[in-house]
Amino acid sequence: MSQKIPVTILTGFLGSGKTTLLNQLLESGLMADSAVIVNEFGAISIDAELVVGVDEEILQINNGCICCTVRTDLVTTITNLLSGTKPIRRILIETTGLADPAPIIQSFIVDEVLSTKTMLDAVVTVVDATHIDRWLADQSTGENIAAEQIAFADIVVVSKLDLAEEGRLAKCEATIRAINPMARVLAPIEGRLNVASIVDVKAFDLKNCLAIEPLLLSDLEHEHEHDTSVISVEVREERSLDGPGFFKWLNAFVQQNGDRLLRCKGILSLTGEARRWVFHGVHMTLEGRPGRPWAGSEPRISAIVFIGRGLDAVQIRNDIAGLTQPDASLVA
Ligand SMILES: Nc1nc2c(ncn2[C@@H]2O[C@H](COP(=O)(O)OP(=O)(O)OP(=O)(O)O)[C@@H](O)[C@H]2O)c(=O)[nH]1
Repeated sequence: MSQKIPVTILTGFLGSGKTTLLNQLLESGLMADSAVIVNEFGAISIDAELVVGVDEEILQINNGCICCTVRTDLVTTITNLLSGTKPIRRILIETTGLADPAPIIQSFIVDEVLSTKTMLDAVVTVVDATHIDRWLADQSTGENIAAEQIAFADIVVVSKLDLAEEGRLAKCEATIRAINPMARVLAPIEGRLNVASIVDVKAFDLKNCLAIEPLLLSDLEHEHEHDTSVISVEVREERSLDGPGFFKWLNAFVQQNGDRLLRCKGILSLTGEARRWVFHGVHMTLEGRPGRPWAGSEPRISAIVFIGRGLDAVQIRNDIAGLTQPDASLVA
């Protein structure tokens, strides 16, 4: 029988640093002949755009979580990959920040094709040292997704320690251990992880999963209940934005909505700017930086996503439309 293909599930709450870690993996060269599947909650893809340019195939599953609404898309995507002619040595799946790992793990155990041809290597959960306490304290739904992501982890990577106070790692580790005493806890040094410690590690253990979720294999109807109050507002703008005006608006918006705004991110076309601008926000933290230059033939379209509760999509879109400059896309 041919060898089973190892699969890494990369999960972690919104904005915790999954794509950042994926980029480190891709840059390391360890991922040669791997297939990477990126799942996004919203209809427009931003993560896939921010994955470093590499030879590995990046497949996208958008507009829902692979743990529920687009779960069959995951099985179909992998089945197609496995029946293709291109040899694949490894599969890595980056979930959305709202994904429950349990139904995804279940697919690999119970689906006939996946269980025959692949084996879970590790569930790797990224934990944001600066926001994890706040997320774990969220009781707005019966199921705390950040806790589930830690509970099912074989490996936990603690991110953003550079932004946290001294001693934060020890506190995070205690929090993680209280939820999952078995997981290996890793911390990047100066923002970089020894990525060899998270792939081809054979860390997945079904026994641990069954201890957390005894119905994992038998309850095929196990439907993960998504927090339907969390919505995604996508903005796609073909006219370039006035940079200072947009960032002033964004700062004010984040200050006013930081509690219910879980995540925002975007790739922007700014007037008079030859480079794409990328910004990230998690609650009230915001970070922006120039990205690669717009390619000559590339349409200069801004793509922005806001994820949160009680967001007013019409107001957000109107506000942003008011910050565009009609002829700006001609100015580079
Ligand atoms: N300072 C600091 N910033 C980090 C670290 N890891 C990630 N970030 C930043 O956090 C923001 C979100 O990182 P991503 O890697 O996009 O997070 P993600 O988990 O893929 O986000 P979603 O898929 O949208 O849930 C970006 O601005 C990153 O640069 C870290 O260790 N330190």
